[in-house]
Amino acid sequence: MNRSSGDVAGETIAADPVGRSRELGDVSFGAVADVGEGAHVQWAAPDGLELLGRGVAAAFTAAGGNRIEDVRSAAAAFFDRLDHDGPPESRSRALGGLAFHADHGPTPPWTGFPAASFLVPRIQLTRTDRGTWLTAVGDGERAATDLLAEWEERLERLATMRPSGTKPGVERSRRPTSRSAWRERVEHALARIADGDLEKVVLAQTLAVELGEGIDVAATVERLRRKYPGCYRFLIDPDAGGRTFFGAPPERLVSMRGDRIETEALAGSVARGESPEEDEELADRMREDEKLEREHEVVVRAIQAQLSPIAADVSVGERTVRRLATIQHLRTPITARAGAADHVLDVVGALHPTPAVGGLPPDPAIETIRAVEGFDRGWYAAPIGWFDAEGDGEFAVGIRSGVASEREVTLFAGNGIVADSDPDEEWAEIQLKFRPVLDELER
Ligand SMILES: C=C(O[C@H]1C=CC=C(C(=O)O)[C@@H]1O)C(=O)O
Repeated sequence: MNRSSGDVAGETIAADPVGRSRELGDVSFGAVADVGEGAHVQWAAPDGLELLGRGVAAAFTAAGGNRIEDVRSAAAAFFDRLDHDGPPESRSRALGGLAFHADHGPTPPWTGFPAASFLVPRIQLTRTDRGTWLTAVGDGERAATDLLAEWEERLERLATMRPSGTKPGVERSRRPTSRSAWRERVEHALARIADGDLEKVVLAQTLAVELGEGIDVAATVERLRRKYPGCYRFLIDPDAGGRTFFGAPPERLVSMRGDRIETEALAGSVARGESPEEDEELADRMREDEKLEREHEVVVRAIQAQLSPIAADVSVGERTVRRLATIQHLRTPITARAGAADHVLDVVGALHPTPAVGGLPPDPAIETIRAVEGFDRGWYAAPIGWFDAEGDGEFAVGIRSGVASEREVTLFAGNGIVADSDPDEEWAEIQLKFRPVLDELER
């Protein structure tokens, strides 16, 4: 643990953390994002829970093989001391995520994003289907109620709607992976698969774009909500104005409420058609394609195996087609009851990385990614989400995402490679996976 609650100068509450909350009328999360100070985090699930945090009441940061346990114990020490009033919906959560690799170092473009980093915000807005709450965490009762009162007043003056902004435009884009380099990487993976070392590996690419104007990431995420209402949305700006990681992932890593665990296999893709008929035709082709079937089944099998030591009654649901604005995927829901797992981070640790973003067997897959990919994945394809004092929480997989500075965004997208994968088809599919974020940047 290289930093725990209490040592982010002037920002964390070490002594007597107190959380006080109020139910609110309608409030624009975007307007709050504009006026707040300090770190800025947003997280939203397609089933309706929306969280926005400003400032830091406590930060938990860790690196290395024990990063998940270290974060969990530092957070438990903070939550044990936190005195909170109000309904359960308004409770403080720790929001953040992990890097794809446990030994990740936060070098550009990942400045501010260590191997594991979560924060409990000073100011948290929570919207559920039962209402909206404002929660303020201060050092002692007085500080918490003062902060709450100050924010109630600020919110009264804010607009309840905020324009979702204009696209910044793309001046130039740089594709560090050439088509021939991609072909070589896929062929390297295919050779390992043919040798029998490897069954599947997910190889990714980056796309670096220079913007015509400074990016408003909160507005970009809001536009993604409209186009991808069935997806998660997140924004993580740990240093207030430094780098911001954001995206609209379709993939749930895990949701844990009480002892119910829900996860899914999402792997295997085809394009959208020009018409409902063509959509159906493509979806049918995907359902019947042996290579895609294999690519998907590997993920289902691995998730079952990854869950079995920590969960009970693992149950695999029916496979369906998940249709998004720009792409379609095979999806299989998987549920379980908590066995040995008593915290969502236990499940995150057991599942990450699933072969939807890593590969199988895990070790040769990760080794292949490190050997051939040629860039640092940072927080791309890693768990992004929240947990609470009880160990409940939800995590998405940080795909369909990018990391932004003022005038530049680095986008990430990957594809599963199995025997018979064709480098050109995989290249084309990766371009589809850049689209959600790229479409919100290009004019
Ligand atoms: C790794 C990504 O997508 C995963 C999720 C759905 C379908 C996938 C595929 O068809 O390869 C990938 O496993 C990405 O979007 O960067």
